[in-house]
Order: sequence, then structure tokens, then C-alpha cells
Amino acid sequence: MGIRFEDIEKSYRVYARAQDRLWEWLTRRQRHRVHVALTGADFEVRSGETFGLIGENGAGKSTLLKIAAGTIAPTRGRVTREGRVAALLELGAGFHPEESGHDNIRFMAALHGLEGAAMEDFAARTTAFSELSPETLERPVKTYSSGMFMRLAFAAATAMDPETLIVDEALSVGDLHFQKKSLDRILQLRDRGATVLFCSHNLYQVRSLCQRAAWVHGGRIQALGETESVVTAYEAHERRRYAHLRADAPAAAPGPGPASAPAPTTAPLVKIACLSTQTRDGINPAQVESFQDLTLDIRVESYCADRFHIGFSIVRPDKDNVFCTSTQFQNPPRPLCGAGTHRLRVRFARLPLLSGEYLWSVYALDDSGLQVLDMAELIQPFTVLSQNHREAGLVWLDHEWLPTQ
Ligand SMILES: Nc1ncnc2c1ncn2[C@@H]1O[C@H](COP(=O)(O)OP(=O)(O)OP(=O)(O)O)[C@@H](O)[C@H]1O
Repeated sequence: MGIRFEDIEKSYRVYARAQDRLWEWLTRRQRHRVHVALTGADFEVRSGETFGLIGENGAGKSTLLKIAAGTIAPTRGRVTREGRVAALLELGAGFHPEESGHDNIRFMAALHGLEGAAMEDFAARTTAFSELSPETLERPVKTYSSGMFMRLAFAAATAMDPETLIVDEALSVGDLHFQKKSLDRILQLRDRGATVLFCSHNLYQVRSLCQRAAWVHGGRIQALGETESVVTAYEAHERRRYAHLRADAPAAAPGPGPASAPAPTTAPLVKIACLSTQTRDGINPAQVESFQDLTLDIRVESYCADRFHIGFSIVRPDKDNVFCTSTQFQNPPRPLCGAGTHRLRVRFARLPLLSGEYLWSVYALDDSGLQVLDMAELIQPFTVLSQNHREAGLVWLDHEWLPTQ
């Protein structure tokens, strides 16, 4: 047994105003409403397996992780876990801001019950992994940058070789180098037999790391099982959700097809099945560097013999289109044709986006490029970090400073 959840429910009392809590206590009359954040969670994360948790914002994933870690108690039900548990949830939550990095490391070791040589070993491994300089470790942690703080917190949380690891999006710790290092550390612990409960919005990572997964929806376990089937079910739900939003939207975001194209009202003849991205080093396509090598992979299912086109766009969260193109815009146009699965790959050898948040939209269009057969809008959010460039804006424009006259 790795982690066993037995009929877990977690509800919160929600007060409209802060003073209502006091009024309730004084008058003994209820002034709160009960919000059920999670209910009916009854499953087991098997010993040694890597288990993914996915779901939209507010679904209840963090609540489940905190209950697994013992940070919060369930309102109903019971959780049991195996061995030493490291929770990478609110990293650094137990740190004392006024104390130095060194002292915080020793404090963490003491919390784990380590003394003497074991404490020294813990401190040495945490220090080495954090890659923080001796001078930095002498300074109070309140003077650290957020990246430095997270590095130390991650290093301390994983230095005790936990048997159970609970991870909440912790892979976005620090810069790309440290992210890869953190991921490698998690993989190393997993390969040594640790049970990993891993929550992420990055479906690529969930697919590549987890054997099984659960999709949490509205506080309930909507699907649970082998990762691919759970992630595919969640993606289908997300597509329906975004398509619905688009149908409702008064002014739709312009895609490669006409902005006013109606949403399909009957079952589509062509369905967008899957979109994923890969970086050349395969680290974290949800966070890429400017000018990184990025490949977009689109899978579509066609249920008819007709010709059709596929378009995609890179969109800002405010729905501004950064770039869109389509197989129709190729010279000559290269429509797809025939029933079955089609796979398209588009490579950006040097992605010229600058720092910011972006999303993808994908469209299946008929042969004329006028009718939208299927679409998946504003999906797979990703962050671009432009660490080696000080220029700002959306995209890099090739330019040259001419000599002054
Ligand atoms: N302390 C709290 N008091 C009241 N409601 C809470 C509290 N903590 C969480 N909730 C509510 O419980 C629900 C589940 O929240 P939770 O943080 O578990 O979601 P999540 O799936 O982790 O979301 P995200 O992906 O955005 O992190 C949400 O509706 C949230 O508003």
C-alpha cells in the first residue's frame, strides 16, 4: 500500500464577511455556507507507482494532495500512507524567514528527527543539491530571490530519501536547469521504488511520468485508471468545454478560418483528437525558452473520405492571435484526405516568442477553408521564458543597428 484514501470528504465553512465568523460564535446562529471541496475519494495509490492527478482549476486536486500529505484533515474518511513522506506542496512553508539558509536546513533535519552525523549528511546533500553558494546560505532566507528560495526548499524536501513523494506542480521550480534537475531527482526517487502522487496541469508530463491517473472534477473522482485513458477523457472534456465557450462567446477569437465561422452543430466529420508539444530535450514543454526547438504534434480523426485542412494558432490569454497558419496556406495547399487517423507535426526550429503566457488553438476546416468542422481553442497553456534576452514584446523581430552617421 502506498497511499490509501477511504471515502474522503473535505468541506469548508465559507463566510461572506470576515466578521460573520465572530457573529456566528457570539449568537450561535449559523452565518456560513458549507462548500464541499472534495467528496467520495476512495482509491489507492499502489506502492511504487507514479500516480497522476489532473483536473481544471478548483476541481479539488490540491485538497486531495494536502489530505494525502497530512497538512489538512478530511472532514470524513481516512487516509493511510507508507513510510517517510515528502510533500512538495507549499515549498518552504516551514522556513523561518529571519534565519539563514544553513540554520533552516538544520531546522528541517531536526524536524525529521535527524541528529549528529545524519543531520550533517542531510545538510551536505541539501546544500549540494540547492547549488547555492556558502555566502548565500549564510544570509537570512528572506533576502533570497523566489527562485533561490524554491531551490533550497526543494532540496531540503527531497534530501531525506522519502518513500512517498507528493508533488504539486513543483517541477516549475527555478530556471530550466533547476527544473530538469528537480525532475531528475523525482525520477531517481521513483526508480528507487518511491510511491509518487503527482498533480500537474501539464498533461505531457502526466502522460510521460505516470502509470495511472485520476481526473478530479467538481470535487469528485471523474475517472481513474490507466493514464492514457484518463488523460484522453479529460482532454475530450476540455475540448467540449472550450468549444461551448466559443459557441457562447459574442466575438470569437480569429482562427485560421473565418472569425465568424459557426461552431459545428452536429457530430463533426473530422475530430481533433490530440495536441501535444515536445522540446528537443524533452524537459518541460509547458515552459520553454525563447528560440527553443519546439515541435507541435496534432492528431485528428476523420470519419469521411472528404478533403479537409488543419490550422492552428498561438494565442495570448487575452485571445490576441500571435500567429496562425493552416495546411491551406502551404504552397501549394496540402489538404488531408480520407477516413482514419492523421498526424501532423510542425517544427519551430527557433521559436521566436518572447517571455509571456501563450496557448494553442487548433481548427479542422473543410476543403474550402470556410467551414469549421471541429476546434479546440485556448488549450495547453505554456510559458515562454526569455532568459538570455532583455528585449520585450511578443516576438523577436530580426533587426540590425546601423552605424551612426
Ligand atoms: N480554505 C478554504 N476555504 C474555502 N474553500 C476552499 C479552501 N481551500 C480550497 N477551497 C475550495 O475548494 C475547491 C477545491 O480547491 P483546490 O485548491 O483543491 O482545487 P485545485 O484542483 O487544486 O485547483 P488548482 O488547479 O487551481 O490549484 C475550490 O472551490 C476552492 O475554492
